[in-house]
Amino acid sequence: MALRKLIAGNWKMNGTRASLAEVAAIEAAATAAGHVDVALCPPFTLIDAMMQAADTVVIGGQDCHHAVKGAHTGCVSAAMLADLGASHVIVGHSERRTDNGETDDLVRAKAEATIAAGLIAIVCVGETEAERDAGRAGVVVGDQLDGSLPPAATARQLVVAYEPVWAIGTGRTPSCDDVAEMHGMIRAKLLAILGEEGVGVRILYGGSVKPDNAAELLAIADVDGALVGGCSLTAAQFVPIIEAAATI
Ligand SMILES: O=C(CO)COP(=O)(O)O
Repeated sequence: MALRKLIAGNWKMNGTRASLAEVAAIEAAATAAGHVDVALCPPFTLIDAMMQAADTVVIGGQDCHHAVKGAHTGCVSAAMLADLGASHVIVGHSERRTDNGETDDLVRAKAEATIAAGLIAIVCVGETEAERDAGRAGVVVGDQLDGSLPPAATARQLVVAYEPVWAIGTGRTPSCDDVAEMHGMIRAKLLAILGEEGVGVRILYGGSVKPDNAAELLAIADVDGALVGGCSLTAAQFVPIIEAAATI
């Protein structure tokens, strides 16, 4: 089933108020694209201002705490992001799994907190280079999905992002055959975990998505969009990726 594509930008720890100048052109491209959903996930510091600058483009956070509120210095809850008007939260990005030791159990708790706040959880999974070289990519990603996905989620509440760790920020991507095989496995896993709801969950590919490879990647079966890091920081690079999605 062809699902509506979602092109999401993850700004990571990049951007100051001056960067909001990029939003107008991204907004225009998102409006022109029509049947493509576009999201931007800036640092927490920019969410409120970006909400004011965007309309068609929806805004997300890059993480949340699993509690609604409380004594957790430095943390932000999904309810707080909802209060700003955000619609998505990225959870379980490999940089957080590595930098902050986030486990599948914690990622699932964050995804559940996101959904409880009325937002859409973008749950990230992906293997390391050593795991792929050892022929374990499918097992690793399957285990991450088993551990990280909230089993009661509906298709509207959940997005999965497959981001091979070795492809993030490196300029390297898996072959189209490898992406197709992994996304097919993820779809089967979604059906096993969520039942019929798994049919409608969008599966994004992330890792060195660029203007010159976006069309090829987005045309692969079960690639329902992209999670874009570096190339989402400027309209010059993000807009062609939105346009590529619109041609499919
Ligand atoms: O980690 C990513 C998005 O979440 C991908 O980053 P790059 O597009 O910079 O490789």
